[in-house]
Amino acid sequence: MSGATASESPGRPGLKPPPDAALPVRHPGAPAPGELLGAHYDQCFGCGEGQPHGLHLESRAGDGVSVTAEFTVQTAHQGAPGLAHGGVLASALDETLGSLNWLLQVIAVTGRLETDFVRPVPVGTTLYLRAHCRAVAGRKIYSTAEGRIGAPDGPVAVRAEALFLEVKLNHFTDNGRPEEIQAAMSDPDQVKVARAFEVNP
Ligand SMILES: CCCCCCCC/C=C\CCCCCCCC(=O)SCCNC(=O)CCNC(=O)[C@H](O)C(C)(C)COP(=O)(O)OP(=O)(O)OC[C@H]1O[C@@H](n2cnc3c(N)ncnc32)[C@H](O)[C@@H]1OP(=O)(O)O
Repeated sequence: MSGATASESPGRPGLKPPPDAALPVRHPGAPAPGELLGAHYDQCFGCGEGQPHGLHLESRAGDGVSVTAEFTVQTAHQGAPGLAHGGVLASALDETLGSLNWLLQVIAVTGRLETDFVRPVPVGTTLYLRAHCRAVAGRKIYSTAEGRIGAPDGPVAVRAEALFLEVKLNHFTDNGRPEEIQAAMSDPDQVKVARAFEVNP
């Protein structure tokens, strides 16, 4: 097949920081290394406690702009019999990468996520994830992650490169379904979180 489209140009399009990109700066108010970050939203599929079949991923701050996280594959996460679904694994990487933005104290969403599936991941496996931010260029945040089987130094099962885009709070309030937005707004903790992240009002 020939005829790559503009979005398929070679060299990991959109995932390479431009030459003028800066190293990421950990925000002085970021949680200390070793601290759990906590769920940003109770109903989040990645980290929320209120999602019975969610990933219940708990991210912990690392040094610099890095995090670690653990995720145990449940029966609800299968694709092939006894194996994790690739989309679920991509979600675990996405959530881990997204939690880096807490350390930058920037509200950001995933624009691009490129995932390598290196090894099959059986149900019952605990995946040890780690992610770090590589560079920041304006609103663009370049990050990378990997997940290892069974232990922090276990075999690599998945890897990802991602581009996050900084957004304003109205990205959520303008686009989210009103029921959930109103419910989130009425939770004092959520408002606190939202305000804490509104760094450029
Ligand atoms: C009040 C209630 C309280 C709520 C609580 C608030 C606090 C919550 C805190 C934190 C929540 C975090 C949740 C984490 C969950 C895990 C992460 C996810 O799964 S996020 C969901 C999946 N992602 C999306 O749904 C994005 C959907 N996409 C969009 O909305 C837009 O496309 C967006 C924002 C990503 C970009 O749109 P543009 O209009 O802002 O920007 P443009 O002009 O298109 O792009 C800017 C630059 O970025 C490049 N760019 C954009 N998309 C790209 C792509 N896919 N690949 C490569 N480059 C891309 C462009 O080429 C451009 O580059 P050049 O400045 O010209 O150099």
